[in-house]
Amino acid sequence: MNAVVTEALTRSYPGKRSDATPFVALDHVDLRIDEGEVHGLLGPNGAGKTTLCRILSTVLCPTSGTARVFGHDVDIAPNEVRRIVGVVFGGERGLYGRLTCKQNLRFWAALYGLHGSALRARVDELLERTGLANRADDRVDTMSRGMKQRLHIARGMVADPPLLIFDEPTAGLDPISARDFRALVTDLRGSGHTIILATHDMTEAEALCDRVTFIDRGRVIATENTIGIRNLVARVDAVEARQVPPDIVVGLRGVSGVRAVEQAADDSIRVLTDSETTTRAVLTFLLEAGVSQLNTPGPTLADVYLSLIEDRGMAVR
Ligand SMILES: Nc1ncnc2c1ncn2[C@@H]1O[C@H](COP(=O)(O)OP(=O)(O)OP(=O)(O)O)[C@@H](O)[C@H]1O
Repeated sequence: MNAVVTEALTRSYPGKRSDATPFVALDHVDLRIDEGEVHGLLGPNGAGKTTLCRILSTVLCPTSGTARVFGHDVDIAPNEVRRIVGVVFGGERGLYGRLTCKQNLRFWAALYGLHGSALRARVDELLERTGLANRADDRVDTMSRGMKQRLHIARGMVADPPLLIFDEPTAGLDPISARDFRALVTDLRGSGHTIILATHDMTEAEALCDRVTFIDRGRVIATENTIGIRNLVARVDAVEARQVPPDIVVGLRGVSGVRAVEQAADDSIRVLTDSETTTRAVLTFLLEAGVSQLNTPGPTLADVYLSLIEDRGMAVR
């Protein structure tokens, strides 16, 4: 079964002046997300990811087109959709700073109709699952951003909805919390949940997602699994090298077909090329310059994303 189906889904925002043309944030988006899938939404700032997440969680209405969640139309049956969608937008909004973690969760659990021992058990389970058990009695306004983000995640899971939507869930999380989040997603996937993950983080998308939809200025530019995306943009390739003298790095930038040369702090470099032919030219260039620590890891999702967006003249952060 499809967890999410959108057809020609379009959302415009009013222009700034009364006579201004409306701004189209989502433009005829067709999307299918299978039940049990972890589906990534990738795109630069302003691509429309949040707008899509908001429509799927009934916070925003479509301007035209349709969106259905497990068969329920977000416009026609928003209450049914709300019962089966948990959403984590993050940030400071929606948490009660003067209440403790546990009190916040109890409040939301009560809103979802839980009470008594079932409510207490659910709240304790969520505190445990999101790594907040030892902060249960701390006031939220004394907690770090990362801890608040964990609470947002717990909140989204209160009703154990079959579809969870995470919008930039690891923004502001330290690496350990981000790792914990990934473990949580894997765990949720294992228990049959469908997950939508809007993110800028390629590594996260690559590590977690079964499929990824690339969005560019409100339009879907590709939906593929990781392997499919790599095949789609076969001209993207990469060479990694260590201990490359600075003048050789400069020379590399002049090799025809080199898209970019990225330098890492650990004296390694990553050369993005436009084809296997260029990759061979780069390898020859480096070997002739005496560089022997070489690796051809193949393109990552990040490389593919950069290439797709660059082709459309977009700036990428
Ligand atoms: N309430 C609004 N009124 C007018 N324009 C809006 C509104 N909300 C979003 N937009 C515009 O719609 C476009 C899509 O925004 P959206 O937040 O969906 O993108 P995004 O992909 O989530 O970006 P980011 O990664 O920066 O959050 C942007 O150009 C944004 O400025």
